[in-house]
Parts: sequence; C-alpha cells; structure tokens
Amino acid sequence: MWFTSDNAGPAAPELMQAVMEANDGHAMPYGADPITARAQDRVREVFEAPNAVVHFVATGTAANALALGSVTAPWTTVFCHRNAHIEEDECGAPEFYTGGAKLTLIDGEHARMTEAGLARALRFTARAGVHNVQRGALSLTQATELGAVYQPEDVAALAALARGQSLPVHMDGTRFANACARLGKSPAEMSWKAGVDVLCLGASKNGAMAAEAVIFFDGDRFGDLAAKGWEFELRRKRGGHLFSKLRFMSAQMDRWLEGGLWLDLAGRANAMADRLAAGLKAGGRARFDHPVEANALFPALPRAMHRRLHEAGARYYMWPFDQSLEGPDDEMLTCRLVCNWATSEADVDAFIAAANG
Ligand SMILES: Cc1ncc(COP(=O)(O)O)c(C=O)c1O
Ligand SMILES: C[C@@H](O)[C@H](N)C(=O)O
Repeated sequence: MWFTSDNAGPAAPELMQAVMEANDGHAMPYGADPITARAQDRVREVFEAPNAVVHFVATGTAANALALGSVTAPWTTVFCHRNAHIEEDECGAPEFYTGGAKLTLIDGEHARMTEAGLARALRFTARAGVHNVQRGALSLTQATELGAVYQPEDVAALAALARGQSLPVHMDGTRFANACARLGKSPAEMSWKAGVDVLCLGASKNGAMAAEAVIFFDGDRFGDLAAKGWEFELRRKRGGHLFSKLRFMSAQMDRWLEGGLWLDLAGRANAMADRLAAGLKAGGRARFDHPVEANALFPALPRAMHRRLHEAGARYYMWPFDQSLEGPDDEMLTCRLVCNWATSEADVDAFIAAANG
C-alpha cells in the first residue's frame, strides 16, 4: 500500500523498453542524437506548437529553476502560490538559478492562486523603484500541490494579469498530464492557448525513470525564441544538467507522448485516486478539505484510523509531516495520499479496508 508519492512509483514498462531500444550502439552525445530530435518533434506535435523550443532535463526542480532563470532577472520577484513547490520544496534552487530573484507568495484555496490575490500583489509591487524588487514572472502549478487543477480559463485570467505587466508565465507541469487527463482538454488549450509561455512538463511522476521537458512556446513573449532556447541550453550546461547520454532520457519522453500513453498512465492514477476517495467517504469518517481533481487526495482521518493504517503497513505522509500518532483517538489528522500509474485496485481496496476497519 504505497501512497507516499508518485515519485515512489515504478517506471512504466513501455518506457523501460524504449530505453533498452535506445541502447543501440553509438550515438552523438549531449542531445545531438536522432532520438532527442524525434522527441523534441513529438512534443511540438502533441502541443500543436511547431516552433516551440524543447529541451530535456532529469528533475522537476531543474526544469523549474532553469526555466525561471531563463525568463526573469536576479533583481525581480516571481509571483507564485504560498504552497508552490518552487517555494516549499526546491531548497532555494529557483532563487539560486535566477541569480537571487525573490518569490512573492499569493494565497488561494487548494494551492490555486486567485486573480484577486495576484492583482493585489501586482499592485503592491507597482511602487517598485530602485529600492524594490521588480516584477519578474508568474508561476503556476498544474495540477496543484494540493491535488486541484486549474481550468484553462482560470489560467488564462491569471496569465492576462501577468501579460498586462509584460510578465512571462511559467507553469510547473510536474503533474500536467494528470490535469490534462482529468479535464480532457488539449495540451495546447491547457498551456500556450491559455497564455503559458514556458511549460515544465513532467514525465518522472507519471511513468518515466527521469524525464522532464522544458517547452518555450512561440508567443510574443521572448522575441528571438532561438536565442532564448540557446540561453536555456547554456544555463542547463552551466548548471550541470546537460546529460551526455541524453538519448536515454529523450527515448522515455518520446515513448511517453507516443499514442497518448502519457494520458493513459495519468488517467490510471487519477482513477485510483477517485476510487480511494470514494471508499474513504463511504466509511463516513473522512473529511475532505481539498478536492480530488488529479492523482492526490488530502483526507483528514481520525488518529485511531491512522494508527490502524500504519499497523497494516500503509505507506503515506501525514500532511504536515510532523503530526503525531500519539494523542486522542478521534482527533482528525490530515494526510496526503498519492496514486500513480501502477497503483492497483487491490492497493486501494486494502487501504480502504484497513481504514474503515
Ligand atoms: C509540484 C511539483 N513540482 C516540482 C517537483 C520537483 O520534482 P523533482 O522532485 O523531480 O525535482 C515536484 C516533486 O514531486 C512536485 O511535486
Ligand atoms: C518533495 C515532495 O513534495 C515531492 N515533490 C512530492 O510531491 O512527493
């Protein structure tokens, strides 16, 4: 019963097979191989973005931090949600790779930034003179860190506020696939058509061993897109994130996007989250303070239930982590349960049985 994180899940056999097939003799290193070119074209095709600049890195943190470093200056601030991964879980990488940009934290339920919150923050930074950080970029996470998704129109409204201040829009798409699978909208509708300028598309949480794409879309934001892409390549190399045998990462991304596999895998994870939520709700003792819109759920459960689950061998995080299993049985404690493409109905049903007793 593994529900700690989709990072704990196995790689999908299709992607492992793609790596095996890529292991065919010699090929030019550092991304100059044909598999990488094919994977970059596949991303452009799936996103209906023939001119997009596409590069691959191994982690979501590298993707976010290098992308933000490419679109904002050290003396600026990036507007993000208070619970954004770039704020809470990247050990200062965005600040490091931007050369010191700050993060301006904005509230909103379910880690979804509100228009009012962003508008207020933009107004507040309007006073910026030489003594103040300048507005740098907007960063949104899709799906969010609390298991919710943004509708394309929500993204468009926030992006419009950013665009009104000539700010680029970054999207942390570590679980973009889960959001796309949930909403049934096209990748283009969920990204550049909604005003996203640079998308970090995550495959690692959704079947890859390690593969993340940084996609700069050909809007009016970056002027010379080729130059922006070259700047990213230099930042990636300088940051130590250019894989010499990039073909093995590219092969994963190419296979993941081929024939809609990425959406099938994400759909499986989402379906298991739905099954788990329904089973806990049926037990009558779970409280849900956040919606289940992707592959994660955040139920509040009685402490006694948590004890029972831990004794049954269930693996998951209390959320926040530091909540103790010692104390009154009926105190409600929130946890995070994350399903991945390999989560089985048996895993889910065993968790529900242990929870409901
Ligand atoms: C929303 C979000 N963004 C970015 C990341 C960073 O990915 P990585 O841990 O591969 O650096 C994670 C990690 O799971 C995440 O949950
Ligand atoms: C660091 C931890 O939050 C990781 N990003 C996860 O979602 O599991």
